[in-house]
Amino acid sequence: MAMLFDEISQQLDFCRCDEEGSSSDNNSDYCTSRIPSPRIHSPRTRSPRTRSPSSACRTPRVQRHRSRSSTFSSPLQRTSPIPYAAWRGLRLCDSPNTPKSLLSKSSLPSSSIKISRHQRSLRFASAVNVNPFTPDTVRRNSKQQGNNRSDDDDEYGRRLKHSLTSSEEDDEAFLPPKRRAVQPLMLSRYESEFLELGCIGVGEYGAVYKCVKRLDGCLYAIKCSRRPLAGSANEQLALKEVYAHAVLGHHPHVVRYYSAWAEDDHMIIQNEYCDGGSLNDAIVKKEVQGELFTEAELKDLLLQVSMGLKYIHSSGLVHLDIKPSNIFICEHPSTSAPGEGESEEEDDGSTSAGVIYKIGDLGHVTSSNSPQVEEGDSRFLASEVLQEDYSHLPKADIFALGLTLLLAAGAPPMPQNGDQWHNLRQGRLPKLPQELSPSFRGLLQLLLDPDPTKRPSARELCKHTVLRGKGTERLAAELRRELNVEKFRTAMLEKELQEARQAALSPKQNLFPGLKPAAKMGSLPGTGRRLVGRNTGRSVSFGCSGYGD
Ligand SMILES: Nc1ncnc2c1ncn2[C@@H]1O[C@H](COP(=O)(O)OP(=O)(O)OP(=O)(O)O)[C@@H](O)[C@H]1O
Ligand SMILES: [Mg+2]
Repeated sequence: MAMLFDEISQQLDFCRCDEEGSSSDNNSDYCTSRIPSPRIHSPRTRSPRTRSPSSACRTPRVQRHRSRSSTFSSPLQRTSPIPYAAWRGLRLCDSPNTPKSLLSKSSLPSSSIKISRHQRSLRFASAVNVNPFTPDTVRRNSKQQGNNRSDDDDEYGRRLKHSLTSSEEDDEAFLPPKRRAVQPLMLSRYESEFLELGCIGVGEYGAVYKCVKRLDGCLYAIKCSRRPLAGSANEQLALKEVYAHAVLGHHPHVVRYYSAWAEDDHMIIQNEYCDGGSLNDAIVKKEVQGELFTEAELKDLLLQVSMGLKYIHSSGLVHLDIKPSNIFICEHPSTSAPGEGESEEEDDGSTSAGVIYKIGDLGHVTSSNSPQVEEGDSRFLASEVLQEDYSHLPKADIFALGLTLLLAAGAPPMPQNGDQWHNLRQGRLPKLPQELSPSFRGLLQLLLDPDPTKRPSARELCKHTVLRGKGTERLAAELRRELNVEKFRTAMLEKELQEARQAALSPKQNLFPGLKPAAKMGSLPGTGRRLVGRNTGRSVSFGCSGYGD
């Protein structure tokens, strides 16, 4: 186990953040030299109160992670624990202790280390399984057959291979060339259950790692908080996120939560991995490529996020930190852990491009009825929230969504304060580099209405005619289906009618001499009417005496 630990530690460069993380719009200086952050300063550290000194223009009160110099490390980097009751309470699964025998062995010089059977079995326990059912594996296998592996696949495979230890020959590979005296070894849940593949993002809260779960072989995004200070906003945010996820359950447009635990005083949250990164990443990418989201794509984005918001709002909660870096994209929903990408739900965003948008980062979620508001990013903050008017909190999410849409449509970066900040909150939209249809532009304008009551609700947005082009098609399809059912029913009734005619003809034929069968049926209002077009009693009415009119 010790060797595996060393091996993993060697493989993983925790100081390295890969490309995906580099475009996070809110990167802290956690990886100062490691992450080419486009924005160094946290928007939360700035106040929009530069234009007017009036009480209506207040500074956002909660500024997450002011102490940006505070260090944050991968959970694999051991640090001395600071015990807090709140965190202990969340310890869902304690880190298993390393067996004494293993510890004592591990303190031997490297040259004398022999892997015992016991150690080997532990190593086996912490190997990574390859889930044969994930489409990703299927894809990988077929690529392998076609000898057409990408660099990504190679990297992924290399890491998996290194962690899949079963034969004695492989043991040598796990011995570093020169082993220092083995450090005290404590197997954490993070270490034992996951193999870290890389850092995919750094935010105010902490860092997010792409990991594969050893047991199920699926990918997850593991969010690790910075070291919290007791009673700090950090701690509250971490707790809030877990509470919110737990209450919300599953929805196709909300990042799925799997588990959370506290480890070495870091809160660790295991979430669904979204392979398309954040919307902010997508916006930056488009910008670099000189492209823009088309109006159809923007509508799709608005509709999908509205569906997620509708779900959150209908659960009596509000998000309060809607922004591009908190909206995640699943390009191939089924390549990661079983997500919620293909729900049959009425609201499911079956999208043209197959991209699914999901609301994530629930650190600011609060109840809409008894809110405990911790303002989110000031760039996306509705002015009524700044004025501590919490009577229409869901509409603050709608406002933030409106600004998010503007950014996706190519608007310049959102101001943190100053005239432009106030202009936006007075309904003056910035100039966009693309022409939008008047109806869609009108809808965006409505999302940003200074009066929260005039902004549409998420529920209304989900049904909005400007967004529901496809919804209309769906309605037509539904109507067609119903029509077919009715046609089938009619056919069945006609058949029954035929049978009824024949039955009526045979025993009582003589009762109506000279009349054609059809005329006979028509002249029998009791039987005829009940048989045609009346479902109730249809099967028992015919021939039952005393059941007629
Ligand atoms: N489930 C996920 N799948 C893929 N990438 C993710 C996921 N969660 C987070 N990330 C990446 O990590 C970054 C930071 O994540 P997150 O928003 O959860 O943390 P944060 O610390 O609250 O950030 P911020 O303060 O900027 O909102 C995201 O911008 C994104 O690039
Ligand atoms: Mg975030």
